[in-house]
Amino acid sequence: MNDDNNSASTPISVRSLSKTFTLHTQGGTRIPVFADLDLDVRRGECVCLHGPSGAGKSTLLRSLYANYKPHKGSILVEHDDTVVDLATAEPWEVVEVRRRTIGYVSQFLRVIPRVPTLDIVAEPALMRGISREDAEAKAKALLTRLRIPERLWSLAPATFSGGEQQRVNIARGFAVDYPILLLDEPTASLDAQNRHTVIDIILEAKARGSAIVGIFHDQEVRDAVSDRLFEVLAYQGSAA
Ligand SMILES: Nc1ncnc2c1ncn2[C@@H]1O[C@H](COP(=O)(O)OP(=O)(O)OP(=O)(O)O)[C@@H](O)[C@H]1O
Repeated sequence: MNDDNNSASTPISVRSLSKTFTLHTQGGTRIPVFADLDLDVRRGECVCLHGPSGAGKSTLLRSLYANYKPHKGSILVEHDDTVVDLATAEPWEVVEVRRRTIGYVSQFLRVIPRVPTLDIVAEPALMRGISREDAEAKAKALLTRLRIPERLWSLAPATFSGGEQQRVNIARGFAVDYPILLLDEPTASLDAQNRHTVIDIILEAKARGSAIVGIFHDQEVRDAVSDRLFEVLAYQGSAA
């Protein structure tokens, strides 16, 4: 996908990004996680975050979704016709970027009590202004593809199995064709058949031009979807 037409477009561009956690409840202890990271992800490209446990892969992914605020650097995101720096964006800008530009699939579904599965999956499309009919049609297609039986669609997923909840989460994450997708181990609890379906769904998003950053511990998934690895190395300097 990295042809000349696409190479001009870099939906996400990270510069000199540094993150240190400060534990205010534990004497202000500082935990430096990463420093001075640069990362560009192009349209149709999938970058796999790689590195040892504790290196900071999840922290980087969450920073890219503006869940964590970096203490230095920038996260430049193409949003509509503008560029937004998520490292310094106002909360309302973050909400807008998440509504239209960046999708995030976490490992675990955040279960909302009493909300039926179909509504959970259709919600991102409705929030984007898509009609209820179209949003539900897309949600049903994804749930069917991910083998969530129709009898479960009207139920809240609190009682679903781990793998069922993860598939509902994936359906929700792909219900909108986001230009940027962040995927945190989307296949961790899935059997082989569903893993292959998720690989196909990720490849289709790439073919549409989505720029994807993900953590894929499963080697089969990593090999199938990643264009390159981005090494996240544990911070080597001092905590000062
Ligand atoms: N909310 C937090 N507050 C304080 N420290 C944190 C927080 N989240 C992560 N850390 C610390 O940051 C470091 C990186 O954690 P992170 O979860 O990003 O690593 P990872 O590379 O994703 O690891 P794994 O592969 O085991 O999931 C760890 O030392 C962790 O203890």
